[in-house]
Amino acid sequence: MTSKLLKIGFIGGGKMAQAMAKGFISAGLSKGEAMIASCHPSDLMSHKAFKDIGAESVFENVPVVEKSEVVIISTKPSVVPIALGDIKKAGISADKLFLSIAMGVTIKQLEEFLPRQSRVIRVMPNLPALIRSGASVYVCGNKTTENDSNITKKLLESIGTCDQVTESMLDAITALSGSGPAYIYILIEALADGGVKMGLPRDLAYRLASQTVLGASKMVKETNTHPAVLKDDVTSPAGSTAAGLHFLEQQGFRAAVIGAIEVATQRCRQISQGGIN
Ligand SMILES: NC(=O)C1=CN([C@@H]2O[C@H](COP(=O)(O)OP(=O)(O)OC[C@H]3O[C@@H](n4cnc5c(N)ncnc54)[C@H](O)[C@@H]3O)[C@@H](O)[C@H]2O)C=CC1
Ligand SMILES: O=C(O)[C@@H]1CCC=N1
Repeated sequence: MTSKLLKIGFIGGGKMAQAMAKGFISAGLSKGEAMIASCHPSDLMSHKAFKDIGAESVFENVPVVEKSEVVIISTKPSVVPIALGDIKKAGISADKLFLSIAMGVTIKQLEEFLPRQSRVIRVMPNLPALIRSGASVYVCGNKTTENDSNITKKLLESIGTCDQVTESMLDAITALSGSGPAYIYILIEALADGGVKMGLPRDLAYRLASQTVLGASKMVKETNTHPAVLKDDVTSPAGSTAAGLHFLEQQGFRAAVIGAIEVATQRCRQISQGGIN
């Protein structure tokens, strides 16, 4: 990548597009003025969000492709064929790098929706990209170059971790790290609700719950110790943690989390295999 600002376009300027755009800006990799996003005309919130960061915000998809070097496809899966249909119909030069973050939409499907010369990479980011703490993966399509892969890696590494994977892993990854923040937000909410039930003030309960998740997560990453060993370190003989863990096991906590990943993966597969709706 050259030192000049990369022109980044977003087809679909919703929650995840905004998180990535703000992450790229805070990483110093781009600026609002080098970005353009399209939204549905009814989506004035997203329209305003891109304007607020100094980007161009439009209600058509063709200018996004025309004005960008890298185009991020960030609509709902069911909207992808419609939005990319706009580009194909316009007959414009789409000799660009397209990064699709759409859940379940395969490289083969994307290549069919786009003009023939387009190069496609599938990416699965997650929402903490906003604060450059995301977990992203990417899969290169057949038409992409080494430079395309390098640009993608540089973009994704600027907003968190980045791994290159195979497309067969993407549905499970979407279920784990793509959706994962939502499960953790529920966990934080539930931890805090438990604290409040036992008499803690709400703000303290949220502060303790979120810091506990952050600290526990950092220990797994930074000590390189198996989570089961760390769990044992917390669990004193005849103590409170053992009592809490027993209750969680009785309620099927692990099974519920494992099952969530399984059904979320299946939902992605419905999109990949059974058509997009
Ligand atoms: N929200 C998340 O944490 C993550 C989302 N994703 C993927 O990102 C994509 C978008 O998800 P969200 O941002 O959550 O949804 P969202 O609903 O916030 O954003 C969708 C955007 O598409 C726009 N849109 C609708 N019709 C359009 C059209 N015809 N042309 C152009 N834009 C159009 C809407 O105005 C909206 O800005 C999905 O495919 C999802 O699978 C991937 C990883 C994480
Ligand atoms: O819920 C969804 O469909 C998207 C994919 C991963 C996170 N959000």
